[in-house]
Amino acid sequence: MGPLVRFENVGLRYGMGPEILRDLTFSIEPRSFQFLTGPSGAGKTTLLRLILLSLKPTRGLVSLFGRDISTITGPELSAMRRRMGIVFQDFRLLDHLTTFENVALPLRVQGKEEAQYRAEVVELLRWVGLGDRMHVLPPVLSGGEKQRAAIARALISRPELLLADEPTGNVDPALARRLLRLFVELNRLGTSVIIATHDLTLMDLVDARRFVLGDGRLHIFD
Ligand SMILES: Nc1ncnc2c1ncn2[C@@H]1O[C@H](COP(=O)(O)OP(=O)(O)OP(=O)(O)O)[C@@H](O)[C@H]1O
Repeated sequence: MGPLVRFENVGLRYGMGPEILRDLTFSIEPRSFQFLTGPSGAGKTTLLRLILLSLKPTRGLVSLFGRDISTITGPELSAMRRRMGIVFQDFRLLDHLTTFENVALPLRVQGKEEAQYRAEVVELLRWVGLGDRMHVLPPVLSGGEKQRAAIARALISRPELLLADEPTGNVDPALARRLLRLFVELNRLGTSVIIATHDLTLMDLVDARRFVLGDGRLHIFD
């Protein structure tokens, strides 16, 4: 199997603005683990948006799951997104669904019945410390609780590729380490993981590749 993600000489600018990312060339292999770091404004979120196909590159080639993304259609794009788990910086929980329903959503979308997944969702919610918050709506959750719900939702379907934008930005260091263990365990089960973070102590806990963005360029440290 080839790489899950392949960038060749990719550049990105917003509108008529300066080039935010320049000449990015890299691959994300199946079952790999990498951190993405760099100063605020360096383009970490922009790079994640290119991978999840919410932005098109201004130049260069992006392939996802072996397909050149400039040739794919709308339905194919939706199918590709279902192969990814995404933890957004602003969580993007659905406010009219309970925490349990938010986390179960990717499984429902796959056509599974609640009886099949209920125990699994409850177990993951307990693991992230939301066992007693399952039946409330996101607007009453704290920032850290929302973040944990967003992480649980991204992990529950064991996607092939997991993208997480500052997934531990709203929790204390002990909880951050616990959440990192979840990502490591998911990776052990076969998911490729990309975690954007500023947190050096967190990165030091895992022996993983580091992608460092600066001045529009990407430097990779194996
Ligand atoms: N929609 C947009 N339109 C115009 N410029 C944008 C847009 N989104 C981001 N930018 C600019 O692109 C640059 C990179 O932003 P990005 O959010 O990717 O950085 P980041 O590394 O994720 O930052 P942070 O660590 O602060 O989240 C910044 O200069 C930002 O102002």
